[in-house]
Amino acid sequence: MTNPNKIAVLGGGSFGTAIANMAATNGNTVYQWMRNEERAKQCQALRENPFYLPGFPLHEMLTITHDLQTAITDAALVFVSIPSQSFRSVVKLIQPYLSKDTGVISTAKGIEPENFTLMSQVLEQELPDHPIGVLSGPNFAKEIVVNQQTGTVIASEYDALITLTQKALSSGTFRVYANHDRYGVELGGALKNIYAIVCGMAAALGTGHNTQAMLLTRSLAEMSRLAQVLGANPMTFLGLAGMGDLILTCTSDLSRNYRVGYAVGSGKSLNEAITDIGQVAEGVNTVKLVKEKAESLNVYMPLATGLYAILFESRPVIEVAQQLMQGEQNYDVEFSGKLSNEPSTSL
Ligand SMILES: NC(=O)C1=CN([C@@H]2O[C@H](COP(=O)(O)OP(=O)(O)OC[C@H]3O[C@@H](n4cnc5c(N)ncnc54)[C@H](OP(=O)(O)O)[C@@H]3O)[C@@H](O)[C@H]2O)C=CC1
Ligand SMILES: O=C(CO)COP(=O)(O)O
Repeated sequence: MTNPNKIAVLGGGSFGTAIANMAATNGNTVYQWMRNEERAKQCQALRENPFYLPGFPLHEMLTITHDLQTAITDAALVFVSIPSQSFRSVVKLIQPYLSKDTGVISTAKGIEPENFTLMSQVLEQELPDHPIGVLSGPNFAKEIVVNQQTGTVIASEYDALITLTQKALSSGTFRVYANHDRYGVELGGALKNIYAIVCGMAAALGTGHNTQAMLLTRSLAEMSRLAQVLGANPMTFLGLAGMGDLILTCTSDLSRNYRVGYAVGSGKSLNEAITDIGQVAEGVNTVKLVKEKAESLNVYMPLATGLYAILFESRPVIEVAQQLMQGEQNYDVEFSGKLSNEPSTSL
């Protein structure tokens, strides 16, 4: 049996800390697990995470620990806030400690290279007997912890898990919407990182509002086109986890992906940009996988393909931008007339 008020959060980064603190503020008994014992002890003693969210006090109902068993035993919900590169390895560790009906939720916005696997699919593979879900939306950790009004989405096939998550996290400043299209919600969160890099790059080049609006709109078209071919509901992309998160990360330098794009657009190498940011920017790996996927499925994704050429084939940004603008004329709104995955060279 699980304790309905016990929640575990895996990951000592900015989003894990924000989620853990929110759940604790809501009166739950929360354990946040960090891999680094010394850091866990420091955060627990300081009541602060100085490594990722300095200056922000943590709630007394939150315990930070390096002991995975203590964190997970009897928890009703486990949030996995580990970047996608390490996600599976951590999920493999928790299996022995989970109770039969513990729900497990991914907050990671990335894709595993083998078989284009999303993180909730990793949960499905590693924890086939557990209810699983995805939390995704326009959610900067730094704004959550200072109680900016925020909306998110819990996506799952399991209504009980949706209700439990809403109860655990909802507050006067955090609204949790439900969605049953888990794949679409998760794909939106992963794909928008590509376009945040593109928009950061465009900003570094001094583009105006016209360009930004065009980029955002065409990004949404491109994301929805791939989603539809992969079997997600393209309408999901009109929600918080699609359009909402796209707007957020494509317009703000709080986004690490946007900052990577800005740095590359300003003349830094990709490696320099990643090192300077010092935290995970999932879009750099995602664009490789999406470019391959788009080619193999013959889905037209000029922005993702153009970004790949800049980041990994040393194509000059200006040259790629000009090529995108000079292609054949294309249709505006998709899903309502001429459609989608016909090859073209324009935006
Ligand atoms: N930050 C945000 O605003 C949001 C982030 N997300 C998503 O959440 C996920 C996590 O992001 P975020 O918290 O921001 O990332 P951060 O870079 O802030 O932190 C990542 C955390 O994961 C830990 N970690 C990495 N590898 C391992 C491992 N093998 N075992 C155990 N712990 C590990 C790191 O530990 P260590 O400190 O020891 O290196 C670090 O504490 C990402 O997929 C991101 O896209 C989603 C919504 C918002
Ligand atoms: O996904 C995010 C906010 O919703 C965070 O974006 P970055 O990973 O680009 O910082």
